[in-house]
Amino acid sequence: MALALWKNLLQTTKKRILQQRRLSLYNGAHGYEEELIKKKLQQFSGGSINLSKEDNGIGILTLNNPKLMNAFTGAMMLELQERVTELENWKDGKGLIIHGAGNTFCSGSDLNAVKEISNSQASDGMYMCMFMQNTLTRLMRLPLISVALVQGKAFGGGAELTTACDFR
Ligand SMILES: CC[C@H](C(=O)O)C(=O)SCCNC(=O)CCNC(=O)[C@H](O)C(C)(C)COP(=O)(O)OP(=O)(O)OC[C@H]1O[C@@H](n2cnc3c(N)ncnc32)[C@H](O)[C@@H]1OP(=O)(O)O
Repeated sequence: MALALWKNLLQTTKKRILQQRRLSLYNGAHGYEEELIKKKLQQFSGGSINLSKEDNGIGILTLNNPKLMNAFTGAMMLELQERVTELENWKDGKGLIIHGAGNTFCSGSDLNAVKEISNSQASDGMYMCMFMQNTLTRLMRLPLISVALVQGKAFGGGAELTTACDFR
């Protein structure tokens, strides 16, 4: 009986910790509303973030937008958040390797998207950075040993991504 109660408490606590991790660090701060910025980011398509979870517990995350040196489009920022959620729920995960498609790592945010977002409303550029910062903080807190495999260039948000990893 006591063991069952203890297990139940442990599971509830784990669930709560995961739920808290997923909450944005910034919601409500400086007018930041995650759902609104997500809608804006959806408008900037292209590229993808692919995750392969191997049987040995190693995840391989690929930044895939080689035409733009793997720059992060809005769609990729949203996908990165989804992949981080997937990794938070991966019970058998031990490690994570992040690399870029082709012969480079990542040239940061897609400057076309940055320009358009910043032109639409001054604060939107800041909200986009807050959105990415939140995802990178969650990535940094994953209970996995993470390695950024930096081949070629890592600029702006790409360099920030490497600093969210344990090793680079
Ligand atoms: C909101 C800020 C955010 C942050 O800090 O969190 C950012 O990340 S802002 C973005 C910061 N990154 C940059 O400023 C890097 C811009 N790119 C470059 O300086 C160069 O492209 C470089 C050094 C990465 C590579 O130079 P290289 O001569 O080897 O290649 P190309 O310049 O010919 O690039 C090939 C192709 O990719 C396009 N490209 C590269 N980076 C980006 C980018 N960040 N956004 C959009 N497009 C990018 C480049 O325009 C070329 O396209 P093409 O159609 O072939 O001309």
